Amino acid sequence: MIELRGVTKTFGAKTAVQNLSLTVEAGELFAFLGPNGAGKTTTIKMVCGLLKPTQGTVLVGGHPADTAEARRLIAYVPDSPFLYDKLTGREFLKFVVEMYGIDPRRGAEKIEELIAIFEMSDYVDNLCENYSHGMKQRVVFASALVHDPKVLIVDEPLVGLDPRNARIVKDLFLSQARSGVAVLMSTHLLSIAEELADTIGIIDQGRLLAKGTLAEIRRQTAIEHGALEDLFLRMTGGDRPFARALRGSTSSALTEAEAVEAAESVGSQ
Ligand SMILES: Nc1ncnc2c1ncn2[C@@H]1O[C@H](COP(=O)(O)OP(=O)(O)OP(=O)(O)O)[C@@H](O)[C@H]1O
Repeated sequence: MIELRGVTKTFGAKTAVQNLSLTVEAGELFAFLGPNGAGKTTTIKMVCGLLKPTQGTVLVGGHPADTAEARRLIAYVPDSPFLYDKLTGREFLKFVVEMYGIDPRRGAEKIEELIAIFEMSDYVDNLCENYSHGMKQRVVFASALVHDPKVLIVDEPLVGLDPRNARIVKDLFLSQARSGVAVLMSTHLLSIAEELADTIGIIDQGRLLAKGTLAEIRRQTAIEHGALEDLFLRMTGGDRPFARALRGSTSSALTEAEAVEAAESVGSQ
């Protein structure tokens, strides 16, 4: 459903994303994990058609990401989403329904469905300017789903959410994936990636260091034990011997020889 082929994005002399290839299938929940400045948001913006790759191809549902056909399939929730302060949550949802040209009756049913799913009935008729961060996020997620997207793209979805709101959002990702939506999320929260993702991609300095299920990443990196956090920190933290070993390679994922080299470098820390 989402396909990146050899994608590079530069800003002047800065390479934000380098030769990135990956796919996210329908029904798959893919978590992009990386430290600050790794290239996650840049990648997500290319998938949403908001940035053009310097090199390579990004396809959504087989369409180039910057086309109307691709956009119709996508729901995008950015890390700092926008709501109109002077509209109520319900008015905002109606506005989005109209923007997508959804039949008003179908739209009204959908809004009621989403108000129930996101438990918004207590506050959805108050002005958005009075909402807490968690309340705003629920309206934003609801607005992203009014057109029944096939691809859900979310940048840092759980930042600042309390446990109840985080649970609602996590359940949403799982139910969307189960119903066949391709979900791509970026996160710093390793526990979230570990809990939710079918596939994890670890990115640092614009390069994909490892990709797969947690078990596959362990195999690729020849590290059998420990939580994802340990793997992640070893790959991207400190003096970065692991990342350095990998960056010596031209491939975007690990070969067996690289895995052994990287594991030795971790062992020597
Ligand atoms: N418009 C831009 N102009 C110049 N450099 C940029 C631009 N956008 C991103 N960058 C740089 O590209 C790199 C990757 O940034 P990006 O925002 O994609 O990282 P990220 O993984 O999302 O980080 P964070 O977790 O901090 O949000 C960073 O070094 C950033 O400074």
